[in-house]
Amino acid sequence: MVNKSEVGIVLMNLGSPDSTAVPDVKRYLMEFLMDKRVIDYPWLFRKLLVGGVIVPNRAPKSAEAYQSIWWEEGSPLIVLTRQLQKAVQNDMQIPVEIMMRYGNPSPEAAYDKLLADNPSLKEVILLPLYPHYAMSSYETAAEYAKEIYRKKKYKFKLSVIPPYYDEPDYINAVAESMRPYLQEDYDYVLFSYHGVPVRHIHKGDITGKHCLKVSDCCHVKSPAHEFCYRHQVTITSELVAEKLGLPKEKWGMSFQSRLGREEWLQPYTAARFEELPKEGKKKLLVVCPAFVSDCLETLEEIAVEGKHSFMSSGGDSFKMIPCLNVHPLWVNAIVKYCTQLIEK
Ligand SMILES: C=CC1=C(C)c2cc3[nH]c(cc4nc(cc5[nH]c(cc1n2)c(C)c5CCC(=O)O)C(CCC(=O)O)=C4C)c(C)c3C=C
Ligand SMILES: [Fe+2]
Ligand SMILES: [Fe+2]
Repeated sequence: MVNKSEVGIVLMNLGSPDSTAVPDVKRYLMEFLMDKRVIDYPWLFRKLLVGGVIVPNRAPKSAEAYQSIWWEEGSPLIVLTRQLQKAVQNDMQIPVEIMMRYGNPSPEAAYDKLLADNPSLKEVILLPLYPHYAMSSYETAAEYAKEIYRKKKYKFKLSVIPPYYDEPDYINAVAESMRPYLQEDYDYVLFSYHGVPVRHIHKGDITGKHCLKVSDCCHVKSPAHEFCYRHQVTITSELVAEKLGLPKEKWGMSFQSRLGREEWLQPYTAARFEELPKEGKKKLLVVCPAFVSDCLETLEEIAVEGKHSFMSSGGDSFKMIPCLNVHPLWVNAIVKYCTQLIEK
């Protein structure tokens, strides 16, 4: 067990462009999409596809989308991660920094800042701000943070908090953040998660024969679940629904933000927004528990585009429940996860 005064914490999120200018968005998208855990094709093909097709086409549209949600202080994702940093630091009374998988602040900047503030630093606890394991989210973040740690030969110990998709405090925070919205009249709650290609689910199946191969695979016990995004988001949804007493017919899951032509996890959120009103579910609540901070994918894709699609397909009301952001129960959960590691 280390002394609390020798510990630092880093909260790691995905990252955003430095500004909404097209060259900054291009640089960010290049770094993001050239990540071999995000677009996992051979390097040369990835380079031609990303640099030659995806980024030139996507960057101007993406920049426009970022402009529509940008705050005076900067990217919502970064601003909200900083607010969370302050809340955790106030509560724990130990230094907390933030780092991003892509863009700024980098892992090196965060480690160096912790060391500058506390030269006798012995241990850093890293909390990836992803409750679920996916090669393209939790895994790439944790591996990158470890890679920089090794490359720069830092002397402190680095401990990484595992995915917390079924941890009671995270589940409770999500459920309680939703509860006030359930007091209003609603027909249906949609749990919308960032999608991933189906191929990634097969690739991550350590048994090679479970995921999407066994009937009802997410509910059949398997070691594959430790690395299965589909299993983990299913469990989060079920635990939250149970905690809130949501009847089966009042909620469902879907997957958003598909990129490219490959098959991604289904059902697609965009399709559900068009179908739900026709199924008589006209008053909709949407929650996005894979994102702990509001970002482009919630503030624009869901709250603006999604709302427009749902309402113009016959919906009566549409409400997006904010991410956990700096919800006190979420801050408490983080404090608890970090304290448990310090006391080990
Ligand atoms: C749950 C976390 C996330 C997973 C899993 C994930 C997979 C994934 N993402 C892309 C491509 C893009 N995602 C983009 C934005 C974005 N993605 C996440 C989280 C996950 N992505 C967040 C939090 C954000 C928002 C960042 C922000 O600044 O607010 C983008 C950029 C924006 C855009 O142009 O749409 C891309 C591109 C892939 C291909 C993928 C899995 C393979
Ligand atoms: Fe993404
Ligand atoms: Fe699975």
